[in-house]
Amino acid sequence: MAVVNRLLKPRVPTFYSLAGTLRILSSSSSSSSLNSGIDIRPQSSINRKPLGLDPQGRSVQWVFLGCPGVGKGTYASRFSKLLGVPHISTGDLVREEISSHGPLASQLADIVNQGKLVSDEIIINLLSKRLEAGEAKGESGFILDGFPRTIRQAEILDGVTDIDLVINLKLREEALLAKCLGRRICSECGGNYNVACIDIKSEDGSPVMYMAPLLPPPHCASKLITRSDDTEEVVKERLRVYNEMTQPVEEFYRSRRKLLEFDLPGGIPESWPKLLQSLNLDTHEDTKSAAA
Ligand SMILES: Nc1ncnc2c1ncn2[C@@H]1O[C@H](COP(=O)(O)OP(=O)(O)O)[C@@H](O)[C@H]1O
Repeated sequence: MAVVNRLLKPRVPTFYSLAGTLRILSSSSSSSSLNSGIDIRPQSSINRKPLGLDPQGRSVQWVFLGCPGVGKGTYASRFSKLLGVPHISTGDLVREEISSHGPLASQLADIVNQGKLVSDEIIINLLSKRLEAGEAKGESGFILDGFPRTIRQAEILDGVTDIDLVINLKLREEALLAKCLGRRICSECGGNYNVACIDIKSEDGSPVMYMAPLLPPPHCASKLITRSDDTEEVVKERLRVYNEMTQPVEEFYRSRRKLLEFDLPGGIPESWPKLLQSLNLDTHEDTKSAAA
């Protein structure tokens, strides 16, 4: 219980919005409100307000949900740069723990390589340590990627803070497996790439979805590695575990009117502007430099 308690810091005041652009309404009356009940209406002063902070100067606390391979890390990292809050991926925390060869390393490697979830206690312990280290450096706010992944994790998070927004990224199932299998990481700089070319056609041959590969620059090309859990068998198990353990978390946030469902229309060039648009962030001047 002690490890869980580390995350149980005093509850911060109720949710706050992104620079006044987001309002989470309990009713669903506006023409621009999404089915999720999240009302994201244009604000006349959107271009002048600093992103990532609400009018009281508090930093945003967002969560990214979505199946393995959907691109949570890519979009979470872009929003992290845009909003000036840290991108915290619990998958990265687990991988760092494994490569540190600490006492939990071999146990964690076994779990990850089977496509199973690490226990709630271990993951909360890793996340607490990361949040504490960030706090010590003066970080505030966060974009969580890969957490919460179980109802229990969602309840614990809900008990300690109010999440502003949960973005649920969705992609056609046939693209998810291909994207996981195509994922490559540069062993030197840590850059993320994808060699898969997703080109889904309808029965009459017309294009349904196209996602170009994200190829590495020449200096990374010879140093690419693949995640040990990105094999076909393990990805299929991760997708099964997602449906069983994490899909209920979508409902947890939907019922609290915090869930924004976003169907990715294609690769980053098509999806990023549309995602910004659905958050009414597309007119903000900072978004022009965030697509790096
Ligand atoms: N919140 C979490 N709860 C339990 N296990 C987690 C959590 N986050 C990450 N993990 C472990 O780390 C692995 C890799 O996570 P991640 O990089 O987020 O993968 P994915 O591409 O499947 O979303 C997961 O399969 C799981 O074993």
